[in-house]
Amino acid sequence: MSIISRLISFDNPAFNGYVTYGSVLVLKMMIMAPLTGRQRMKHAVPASPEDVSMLKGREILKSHDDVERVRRAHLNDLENIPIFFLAGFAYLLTDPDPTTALNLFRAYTLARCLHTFVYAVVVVPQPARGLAWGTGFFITGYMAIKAICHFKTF
Ligand SMILES: N[C@@H](CCC(=O)N[C@@H](CS)C(=O)NCC(=O)O)C(=O)O
Repeated sequence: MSIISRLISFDNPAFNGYVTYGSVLVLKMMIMAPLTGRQRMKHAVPASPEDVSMLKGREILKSHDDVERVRRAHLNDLENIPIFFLAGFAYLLTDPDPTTALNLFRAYTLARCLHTFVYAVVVVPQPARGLAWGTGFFITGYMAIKAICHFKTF
């Protein structure tokens, strides 16, 4: 069996963790769309003019902080989670210790869920959001550096 087939295999707990926590992160990001829609309906903030007809009889607002918050949290997911997928996959190919890899995927997923929670669900004062974001940032950076040090092909 080649090293690649051993690493990209359901017998490898690190690969299983990558797929499991990656799927949790996909669902977490998907939730941002209905969360935005909920805030738009609540505060009568249509995304586009054709949506005004769904808010009949209500005072239409151009924007509201609750809508913008969820949008910023969603954008922050988009700035961070796709690069986690890239760095996480490259890291998996370095044949990491499975327990370390699993714990990094767990910590990353928890950190991104907390980031959304303290940013867009319950507004928690800083440094809550910064810490949640920083945890994810350092994990992604660590995995990318591990991959660079392992493959070193420039
Ligand atoms: N695009 C981000 C880059 C820096 C960043 O991601 N900071 C974290 C920790 S303070 C954050 O949650 N930023 C809020 C945001 O992206 O809306 C920003 O403008 O703030």
